[in-house]
Amino acid sequence: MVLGDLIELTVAMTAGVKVEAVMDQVIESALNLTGAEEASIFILDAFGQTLHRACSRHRGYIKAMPAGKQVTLYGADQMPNLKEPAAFVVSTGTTLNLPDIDKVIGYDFERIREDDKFGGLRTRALVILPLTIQSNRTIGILQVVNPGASHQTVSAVSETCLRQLHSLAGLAALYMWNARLLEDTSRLKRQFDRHLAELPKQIRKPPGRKSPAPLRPKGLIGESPPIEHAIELVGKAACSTVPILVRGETGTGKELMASFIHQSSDRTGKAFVVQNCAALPEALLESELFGHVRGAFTGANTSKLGLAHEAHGGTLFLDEIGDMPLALQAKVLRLLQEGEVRRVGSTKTEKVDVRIVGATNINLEEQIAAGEFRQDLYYRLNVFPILLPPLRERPSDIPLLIDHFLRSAAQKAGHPVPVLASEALEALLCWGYPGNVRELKNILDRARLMAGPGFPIGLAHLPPELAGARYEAGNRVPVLIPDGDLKTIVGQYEAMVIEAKMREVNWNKTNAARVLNVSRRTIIDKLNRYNITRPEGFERS
Ligand SMILES: Nc1ncnc2c1ncn2[C@@H]1O[C@H](COP(=O)(O)OP(=O)(O)OP(=O)(O)O)[C@@H](O)[C@H]1O
Repeated sequence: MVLGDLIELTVAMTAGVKVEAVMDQVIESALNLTGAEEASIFILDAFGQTLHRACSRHRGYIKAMPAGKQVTLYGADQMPNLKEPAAFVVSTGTTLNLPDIDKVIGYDFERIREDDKFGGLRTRALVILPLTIQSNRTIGILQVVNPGASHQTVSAVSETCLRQLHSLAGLAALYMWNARLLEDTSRLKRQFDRHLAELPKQIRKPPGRKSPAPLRPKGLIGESPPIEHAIELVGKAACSTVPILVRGETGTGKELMASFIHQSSDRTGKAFVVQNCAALPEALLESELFGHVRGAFTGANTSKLGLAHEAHGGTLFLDEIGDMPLALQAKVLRLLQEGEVRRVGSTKTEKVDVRIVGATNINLEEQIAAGEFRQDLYYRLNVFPILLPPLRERPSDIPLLIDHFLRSAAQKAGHPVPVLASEALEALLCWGYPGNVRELKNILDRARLMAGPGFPIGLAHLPPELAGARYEAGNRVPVLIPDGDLKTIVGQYEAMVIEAKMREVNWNKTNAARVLNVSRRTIIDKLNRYNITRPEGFERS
C-alpha cells in the first residue's frame, strides 16, 4: 500500500466514525493498489447466511446495484455452497486470486456474470479476500475485479500486492468492526439517556438547561453522509422552483424526502399534494391530475378540478413517475415548462403555479432506451436529482432508525420503550434490507408484538430470515475450522453448540439440559467454563 493511501485510510478510519466513509476509503485504496476495474465490500449477516454488497466502485464511480443482490452461503441441502467463490472465501477463510476465471474449473461464476451484465464489464481476473476480525471471525469480503485493468494488463495480483491487500483487508475489518461497536455504544448511551429522561422530575437534570434542538424535521431520521448530503441538497434547492427528482429503491424514504422538500420551501403554508402515478389507469390518472369538464366522459356529471389545481401555490408530488403512461408524460411536461394544464374534455388551458417533485425507484435511463419514458421530460425533471441510497449502504443510520421507530411506536401505544438486546441489534445491523427503511420498520413492529408491550426485544422476536436459521435449525457446523489442537477446536465447537441451544430455549438451563440430554449441572459447568452469558434483554431463568 502506498503511504498516501495508508494515511488517507487512517484519517478516514479515525476521523470519520461513519462506517460508510471507512468502506469508501478501503475501496478507493484497493482500486489504487491493484489498478482494478471494480472493487466491492460485501458484509456477512450476523448468522453467516448471506453476504450483501454494502459498497462498490466501478472504474472510480460509485456503483449502485439492484436490490436484493446477495450471495447465499448455503445451498438448499444446507451445505456450504463452496462453488460460489465469495461463499468459498467466507467458508474456508482463504483468499482467491484467479488470473482468468474462464479457465478455472470448480467454481460457479453465475453471480459474477450477472453483475457483469449490470455493470457493463467482463470479469476476467478476480481476487476475493475475507475481512476477518479476532483472528477467526469473518465479517465480510473484499472483492476486486480485473486487477491491472488500468494498465491494460489484467492478471492475478502479485504476491507483494496480495500481501498489501491482506493488510488492507485486515485494517478494513478492524475499523469497520470498531465503527459498528461505536455505533452500538452511542445507541446504548441514547437508550440510557432516554431512561434517565423518564425518571421522576426531581432527579432529572437541573432546570434551565436547554434541551437539544430536534435534528431533522418531521421524522426524517438519518445522519449518514448520503442522508446529510441529500438534506444539504434540499437546503439548496427547496426555495427555488426547479423540479426535483428523488431517486432510490422502494422504501428508502422518497415520499418523506418530498414532504421535507415542501416543508423546507417557501410553499410550506400551501398544499402538498401526492399522487402515485402507478396506481391508476391512464384516463383516470389524467382526470385526477388535471381535472375534467362536465360531460367529458360518461359519468362526468359535474366539472372537477385536478390535483394540479389543488396544489396551486404548493407542491405536487408525483410518486412513481417512471410508471406514468407516455401520453400523460407530455401533459406533465407542459405543466413543467409552461405551468399550464388542460382539463379532460376542455379546449382551454389554465395557468397553475405548482412545484413538481417526482420520485421513482426504476431506472429511467433504461425506460428511455425502451421508449417508455420521454427523454425531454427526463431532462426537465432531472435538473436536480436527489439520490436516496439503499439502507444497506448507510448502515450507520440503522441504530438511529431503530431508536426512532421503537420510541415513536411505544409513545403512540402508551407503552414503555422496549430495550433491544445487543444480539438483536447485531442481526438488524447486518441484514441487507431489500425493502429498505420500510422493511426495518415492519420488522420492528412485528418484534414489538412478538415480545409483548414494553418487553425487551431479543433475537427470537426477529423474523426467521434474520435470526431464525439459528432458531429453526439450531446452529450450524462452524464454517471456519480454527487453528489449534483437536481439544481446543472441539471445545470451541461445544461452546458454540451450548450457546446456540441456550438461545433456542430462551436461556432456560433446565430445558437446554433436556434438549441436549445432559444434566442441568453439566450445562451450568459448561456455561461457566466457556464463559457464556445471557445477553442483555433476556429474562433470567
Ligand atoms: N429517513 C427516514 N426516517 C424515518 N422514517 C423513514 C425514513 N425513510 C423512510 N422512512 C419510513 O419508511 C416507510 C417508507 O418510506 P417512503 O414511503 O417515504 O418510501 P418510498 O421510497 O417513497 O417508497 P416507495 O418507493 O415504495 O413508494 C415510511 O413509513 C417512512 O416513514
